[in-house]
Amino acid sequence: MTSPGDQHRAPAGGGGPAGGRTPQGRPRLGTAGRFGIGAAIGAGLVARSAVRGGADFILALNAGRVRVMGAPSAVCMLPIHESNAFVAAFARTEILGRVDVPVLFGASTFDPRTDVEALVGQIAAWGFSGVINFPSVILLDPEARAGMERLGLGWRREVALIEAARRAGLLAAAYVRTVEQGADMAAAGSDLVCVNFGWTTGGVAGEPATQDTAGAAAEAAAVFRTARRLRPKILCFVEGGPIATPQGAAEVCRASRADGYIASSTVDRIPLETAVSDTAAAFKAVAGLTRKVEALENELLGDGRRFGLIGCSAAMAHLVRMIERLADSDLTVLIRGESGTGKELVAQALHRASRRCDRPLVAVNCAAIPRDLLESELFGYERGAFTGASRSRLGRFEEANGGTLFLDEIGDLDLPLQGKLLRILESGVVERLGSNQPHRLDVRVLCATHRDLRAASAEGRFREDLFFRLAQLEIRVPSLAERIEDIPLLARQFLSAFAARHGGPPKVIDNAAYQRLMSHRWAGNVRELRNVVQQAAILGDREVIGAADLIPLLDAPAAAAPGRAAARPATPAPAPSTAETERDWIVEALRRNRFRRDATARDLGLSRKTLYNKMRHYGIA
Ligand SMILES: Nc1ncnc2c1ncn2[C@@H]1O[C@H](COP(=O)(O)OP(=O)(O)OP(=O)(O)O)[C@@H](O)[C@H]1O
Repeated sequence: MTSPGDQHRAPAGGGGPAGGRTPQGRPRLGTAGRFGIGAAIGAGLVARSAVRGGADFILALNAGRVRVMGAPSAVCMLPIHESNAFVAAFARTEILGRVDVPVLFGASTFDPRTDVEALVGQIAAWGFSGVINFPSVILLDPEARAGMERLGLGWRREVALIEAARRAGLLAAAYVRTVEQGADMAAAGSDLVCVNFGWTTGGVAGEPATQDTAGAAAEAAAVFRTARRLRPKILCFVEGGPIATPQGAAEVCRASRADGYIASSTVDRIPLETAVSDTAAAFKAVAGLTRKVEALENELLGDGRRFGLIGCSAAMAHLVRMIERLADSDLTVLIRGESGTGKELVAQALHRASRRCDRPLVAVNCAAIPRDLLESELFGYERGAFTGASRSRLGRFEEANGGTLFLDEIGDLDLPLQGKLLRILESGVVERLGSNQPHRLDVRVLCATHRDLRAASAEGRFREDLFFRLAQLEIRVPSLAERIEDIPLLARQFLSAFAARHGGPPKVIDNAAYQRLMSHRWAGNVRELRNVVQQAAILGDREVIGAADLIPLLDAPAAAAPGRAAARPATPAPAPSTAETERDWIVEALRRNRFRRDATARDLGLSRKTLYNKMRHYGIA
């Protein structure tokens, strides 16, 4: 009897022997005296992972392949005549040369056309380190097995495979189940016998348990005793059946005095089943969590979100309730609040929530239009009404017919215009300048101011009768200082909107920075907050905005909006009082906005059309 390793040539190529080589240069299946692990698998990824985990050798088996294809190991018995081609197809490309341990080819002898000697020669030529008899007749049910044996395609062919492997200088490993089979394979010169208890139990696709670990160990121990008597250096391994965990393997190996364990379903199917499904479930949970966070955030963003009004504070909730209540009335609403609190947004919300929502909303900034032009802007004019009126023109009131007119900064209207506005509001009729033709209009008027109109009327700067006419309904927009709990939400919204415009993920704000934001005075209210946050997003190098990024911005007297030549001033730039200075006023604004007409019109609170008319009027190219 020959001992493993003697008189064998080294296989051509193949995996290097992590377990070392015999003095003759033949790879070993692990190191003597050390518990060995083989991995019976069917895919490159599993092979490499098993080796990383310490597997001493790889068995490339068709059962491993069908498992990673989603079938139970038993399916490997079905397309049996193609088994060797099937194994070669994946094992040569995915495993050989990619792992540094011996790779044994799971060779089938079932096909009557297979010449066992030639098959072994082919396996050696491909570069495998050895062979194992797989699939084996020992895994067939007795009836099928008897049929195979009757035709001479059974156990004897597998023994011949092991003998041929030995002759070819390959490592030989043999699956056995009984003492007789163990003796046969030891006598054939196998380097390793592995008692295969049948398809592994456990897991989703596992077989039902028919044997316990104690029974399996006793069975294996008997096989090993005989095999070792015949071939003292033979390695004795166990596999399958009730061994579904490392603990199970330890129990069977200890009790049977096995040298090692061959892991098959236990190293791919069972861990993959749980790892993949647990991981997918974890991702699913994250998605669910994200949806929950979004839902929570939506809830937190508040009911006003549909109007673009962010905030979950009680003050904001009250504001939104007021908007909903007052939206459908045709009464005039006076929107009060400090500069930058969102009065214009409230006006837009009142319009959008009203029955006029599909009609025009026309906004006029009374402070941004020169006084002598405001009248014609509001009420329109007929051709020849004044020098330069070469055509008649609709006023903003008429443009808003059927819809809403929003008069922003109404507190800046001069007294003569206040009188005219009052008359129009009372009568519902507009006459263009230079005409006495009345136009009856259906316009809902909203107005806003940061000034105290009551005090102004007490001092005679604002007509009291107009004040009462405008303030039929009143909404006060809270300052940011009154709702500091909305600051984090607003800041996050501004960062998201900024990221959506400029690309990339939104930056985040750390806790210290939030504290800094929440302790600031915010004289410019939400507008100032938006500008500070956007500047921090632009200027900071990191993805996280910290307190240090905010200090220079919060200490600066005014934070200009990035991307715009200038933030909308808290108090609009004073309008010129005479036609001589208006030209300069427009030229100056054009310069400030780098001659971009749209930006200039916005800056001055004029419509594009009005700005163009004025430019033409003053001969500004
Ligand atoms: N609750 C809010 N949610 C989201 N953005 C807001 C909110 N309030 C204000 N803003 C934003 O702040 C900026 C200033 O708002 P807005 O122009 O409506 O203020 P305002 O009170 O009309 O100011 P001013 O008195 O100076 O005309 C705008 O960019 C607006 O979109």
